[in-house]
Amino acid sequence: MRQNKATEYHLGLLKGKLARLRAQLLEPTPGSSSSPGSGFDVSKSGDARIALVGFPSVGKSTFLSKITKTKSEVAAYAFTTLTAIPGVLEYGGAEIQILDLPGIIEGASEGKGRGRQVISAAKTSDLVMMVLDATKKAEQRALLEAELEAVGIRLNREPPNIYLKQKKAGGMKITFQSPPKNLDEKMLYNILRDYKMLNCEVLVRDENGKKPTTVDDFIDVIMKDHRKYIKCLYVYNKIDAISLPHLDKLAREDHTAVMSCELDLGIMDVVDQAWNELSLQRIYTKRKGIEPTFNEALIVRRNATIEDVCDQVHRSLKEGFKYALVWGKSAVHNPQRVGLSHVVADEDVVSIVTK
Ligand SMILES: Nc1nc2c(ncn2[C@@H]2O[C@H](COP(=O)(O)OP(=O)(O)OP(=O)(O)O)[C@@H](O)[C@H]2O)c(=O)[nH]1
Ligand SMILES: [K+]
Ligand SMILES: [Mg+2]
Repeated sequence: MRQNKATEYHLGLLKGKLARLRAQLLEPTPGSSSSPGSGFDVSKSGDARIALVGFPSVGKSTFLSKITKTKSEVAAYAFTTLTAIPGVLEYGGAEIQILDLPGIIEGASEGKGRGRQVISAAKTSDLVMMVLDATKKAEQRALLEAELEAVGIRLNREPPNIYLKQKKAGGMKITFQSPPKNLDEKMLYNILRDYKMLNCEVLVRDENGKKPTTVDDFIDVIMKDHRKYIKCLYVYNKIDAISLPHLDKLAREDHTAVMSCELDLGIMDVVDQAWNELSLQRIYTKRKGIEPTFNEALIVRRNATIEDVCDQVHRSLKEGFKYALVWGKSAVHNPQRVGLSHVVADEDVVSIVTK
């Protein structure tokens, strides 16, 4: 902890209060109709939802129109898109809903433009695709991140490694698995008291090798009902208008893809990368003696097993299970005969053999 402990305590408490007030502002009490914080009325469909978030005129609608059959209006002026426009991306038998959204500007989280609605829609997505204009300054990305951060969205991050449980009695019990760098018991005590969480158990888990836990992390844990951990792919569009060294630099950033909708460059790479970030896999099932159909896939999570595949096909398929034949990346030889615990890979072909 830094030298001036009093300042740290004060700041910690202040941040805690601020987080609480902000959440109250953003989420009006139930019953109050048509809150400005609610998203656009588009129901979820398909295997996953990707939200296109970005400043005006970066090319969100152009991208949607390229990768889906939906046409969303494209124009050179800002705020061409005024509401959420859903499209469906067909990806090797998977169906991904793509939500084209109005552009947002600085101050969106405080309600500028349709900022709040856009951010609420982003919160409902499995992946935020942050579309950026490669010709614009680097700050644009941090500005947008700050807007999302302000309403509780955490991009490409895991929930902090802190256990917090409220109790009926017994006071506060705060434990650190290893000596903390940025926190101490008194600071957490003050924040918890401010939240009127007088009886609770806190365990700040080992920090070894990880970024040390901060007071912001702790507040995120207290406010966990208002936090959303979402993956984000940063997509720089309009690379037709920048220099090659600049392109080189952008393309090497983490969770980043580059494209030019205008010249039709890199579009499929962006789609592939988005699919990877979603951590889903497409499994094609095959009946004996019949070729598999590749226009329909079973969608399972990463590290899914044959057992998960069976459950997706039919509840009771497992009961009669004898073995499965697997062709593809997870198979040592094609086909490989496997049991229920075999871990499948994206685009595997699976044939279930029952008794
Ligand atoms: N140079 C260049 N221009 C592009 C590219 N993609 C889109 N544009 C242009 O950028 C402008 C804005 O495109 P839109 O798709 O309307 O952008 P948007 O992000 O949906 O804009 P809003 O809905 O207003 O937020 C249009 O004039 C497009 O033709 C690209 O790859 N390169
Ligand atoms: K536009
Ligand atoms: Mg648009």
